[in-house]
Amino acid sequence: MTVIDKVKSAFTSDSPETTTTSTQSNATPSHTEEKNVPSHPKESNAKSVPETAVLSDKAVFDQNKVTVIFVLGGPGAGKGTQCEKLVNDYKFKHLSAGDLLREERNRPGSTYGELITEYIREGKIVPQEVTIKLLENAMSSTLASPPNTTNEWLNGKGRFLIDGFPRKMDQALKFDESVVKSSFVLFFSTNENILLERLLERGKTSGRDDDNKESIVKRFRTFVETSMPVVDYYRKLGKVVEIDSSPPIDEVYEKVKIEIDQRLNSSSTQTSNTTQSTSTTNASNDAAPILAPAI
Ligand SMILES: Nc1ncnc2c1ncn2[C@@H]1O[C@H](COP(=O)(O)OP(=O)(O)OP(=O)(O)O)[C@@H](O)[C@H]1O
Ligand SMILES: O=c1ccn([C@@H]2O[C@H](COP(=O)(O)O)[C@@H](O)[C@H]2O)c(=O)[nH]1
Repeated sequence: MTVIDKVKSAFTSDSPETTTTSTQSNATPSHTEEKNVPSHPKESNAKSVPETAVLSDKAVFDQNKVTVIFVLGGPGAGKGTQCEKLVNDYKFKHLSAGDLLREERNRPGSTYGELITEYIREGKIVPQEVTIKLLENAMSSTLASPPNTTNEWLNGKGRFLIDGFPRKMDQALKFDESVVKSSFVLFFSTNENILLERLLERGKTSGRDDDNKESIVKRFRTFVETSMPVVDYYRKLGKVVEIDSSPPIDEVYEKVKIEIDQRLNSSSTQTSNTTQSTSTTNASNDAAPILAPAI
């Protein structure tokens, strides 16, 4: 069976071939309508991204150098909005899982285009192999060409905001195992009325085919049933920083900055404009802990 056949069968078969990885724990295994990713996409198109959906058994990045903060919250909670602000002030690289999936979907020749389109329209979670590989690839290329020359990006170091991921328990466990362990989770909470209003407003100009009422309702359901268990999992580990994102954008951001400053080594005012030469003298930062013991 060719890979194309496998992708097609992923949409049509009653009992699609199941991809197995070393970590397949899943808090919501009841989604029988979800389809599986073909196990060896590299067979047909070695140049596609993800080049292969086979994930590593051990962490690809060094946790002492690469900081990952997951940014979670319901659809429209303001994750992307707050991440953009943090990028400016703290020199993060912002990676939105949804954006990476949409890019991959639009890439000519993508093995996964059709599959991603279907999952996004239905508000379902794309199989983890695809999303994690996209994130890993994006992190690798960012580290290879750092976005700036500040201290945070010297000598193989980097700091990432991973927005809208993990959305499902299998993703959370597999990312920690095969990419890098996350530092903590910024969780933006608000109520569904606010979310709906924001998304419908955004839908007037976003061009997103899931910013319509039918898809929004499905996305809410997926969030409650599949993504909240991830938040609860990290909460039990003491890794969740919850922020009410109902107030105006700048008010939310003030709270975000307080929380981030408490957890990172340096505040927003200290991070900018550190050039390569000055930060080389600050080499001890390499070994500095990322998190304050507060969480
Ligand atoms: N605190 C806020 N108050 C009012 N509007 C907001 C606030 N935060 C974000 N918005 C607006 O709500 C919409 C959704 O915000 P944003 O795109 O940041 O959400 P998101 O959580 O990234 O959504 P998704 O998960 O669907 O990508 C945007 O139009 C944004 O301008
Ligand atoms: O880890 C992920 C993240 C996202 N998706 C799919 O993409 C859409 C849109 O995500 P946004 O964060 O709102 O941009 C989401 O509804 C899922 O269908 C995913 O599958 N896995």
